[in-house]
Amino acid sequence: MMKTITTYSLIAFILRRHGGNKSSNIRDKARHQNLTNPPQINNFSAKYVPFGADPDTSTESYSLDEIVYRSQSGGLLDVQHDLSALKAFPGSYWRALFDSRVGKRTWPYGSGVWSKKEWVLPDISSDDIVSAFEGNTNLFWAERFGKQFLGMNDLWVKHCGISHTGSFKDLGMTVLVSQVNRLRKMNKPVVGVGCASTGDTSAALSAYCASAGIPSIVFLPANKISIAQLVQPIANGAFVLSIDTDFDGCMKLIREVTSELPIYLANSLNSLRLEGQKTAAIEILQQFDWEVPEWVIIPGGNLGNIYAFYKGFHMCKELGLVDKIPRLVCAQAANANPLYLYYKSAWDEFKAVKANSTFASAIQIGDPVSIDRAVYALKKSDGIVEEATEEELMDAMAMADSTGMFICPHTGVALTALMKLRKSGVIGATDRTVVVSTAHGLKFTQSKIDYHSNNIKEMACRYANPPVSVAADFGSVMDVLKKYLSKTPKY
Ligand SMILES: Cc1ncc(COP(=O)(O)O)c(C=O)c1O
Ligand SMILES: N[C@@H](CCOP(=O)(O)O)C(=O)O
Repeated sequence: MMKTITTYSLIAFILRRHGGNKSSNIRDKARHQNLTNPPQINNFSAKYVPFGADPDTSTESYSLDEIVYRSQSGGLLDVQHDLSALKAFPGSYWRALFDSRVGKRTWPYGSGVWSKKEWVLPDISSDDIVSAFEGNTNLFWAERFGKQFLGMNDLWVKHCGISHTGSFKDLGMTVLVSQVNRLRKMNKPVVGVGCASTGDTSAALSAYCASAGIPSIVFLPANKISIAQLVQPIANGAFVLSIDTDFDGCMKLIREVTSELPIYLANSLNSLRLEGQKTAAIEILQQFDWEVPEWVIIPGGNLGNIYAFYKGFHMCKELGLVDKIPRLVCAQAANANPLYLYYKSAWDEFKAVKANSTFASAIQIGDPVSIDRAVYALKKSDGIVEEATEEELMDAMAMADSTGMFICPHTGVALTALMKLRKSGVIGATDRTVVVSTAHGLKFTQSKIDYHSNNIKEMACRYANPPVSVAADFGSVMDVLKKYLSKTPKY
């Protein structure tokens, strides 16, 4: 103990001599703070275990510093936290700690993800963290949409897409790239980080890697993602392969490649990602002052996120921050609906499908890697799976936009699920409901242009609002305006 204190004092002294106490940036400040005033030593830890393994009988586990994505039997892995160490502190302690970090610029806690560091990667040094202060996204009261289209008064949209790279993937990627940063400092064989992507994972991976100076490699299905999403990894300096296949084909290839080359796999098959994504669920509870909503609706593709949300809610219950969890709804595009079909078969037999083209292009996935995680999350949360046709999801997106949002088609899928469940009475008028918006609408402007130009085959585009062309003279402009105003409701 004496020796430790002496070492800390010596380092603090050296830092002071070299101007360390005049910390020039927030990372230095955090380092200085830790040296002069070391954080309370605790036993928090986490490791990989086989997903769904019985903790009483299974002994298989791996350090998070190992490069491993699958269990011995080829199944999924899960990050397991030492809950007994976390339980040494009551729920009120965790609530107060997390609340105290919101809205600050303290490294790394200014991030919505790292403000929950003890529950995410407890062992990582703050120095190794690669963060854009992601998270802490807006929980938007959808007052007008709820009232006008659903007769609801307690509807909320969690805007996870209003984020550094425009989607919820930032939440997971800060964790994965931080761990890669640590592994590289430990001289582990990681030459670069790679993913298959429908656009958002690659955007997040390339941005976080670029910020840490780590090479990123992305496999994209040729001509199946939006231009905005394609340009993101290109601009961030990733090595981009445009491959003549679909997402499932790219996923198969990246799995093969990462088992041959020292390229670290960044898709959500890697359970580290979900540790970051789960913080969005914790954040929702925090934003409601630790009151639990009745329903949370999430669009699903590769199906990591539905499990991440379940895990975040479950940890809050397990550790005494709340006393129940919400019911989860996973929403899929009807053109890429393997989970929906499985659910409708009463979980009889899972069959991968060939995913057809959908405006919700980021969830055009037929063989989701996290199918087992999703089923677990849905069973444990008394969950439901719904689907949306192309016309339903595009109408829902246009309806939401007409009330002041600017959502992506995937959020349109989730809103369609909500409309169906409201109509059937499963979700009540006063049920507090959160729809998770997963990406920024600006990534998907082409689909909005097509819709508002009435330019989609076999779609009525009922809420299209095309611009009116008018001659550049006062009379013509007045005529058009008078016609418009005569149809506008008067208050
Ligand atoms: C915008 C968007 N929404 C939803 C999803 C679905 O998330 P998950 O693959 O975790 O089910 C994805 C990616 O798959 C996405 O990019
Ligand atoms: N929508 C995703 C598809 C891959 O999902 P992941 O969570 O497994 O990386 C994307 O944007 O690429």
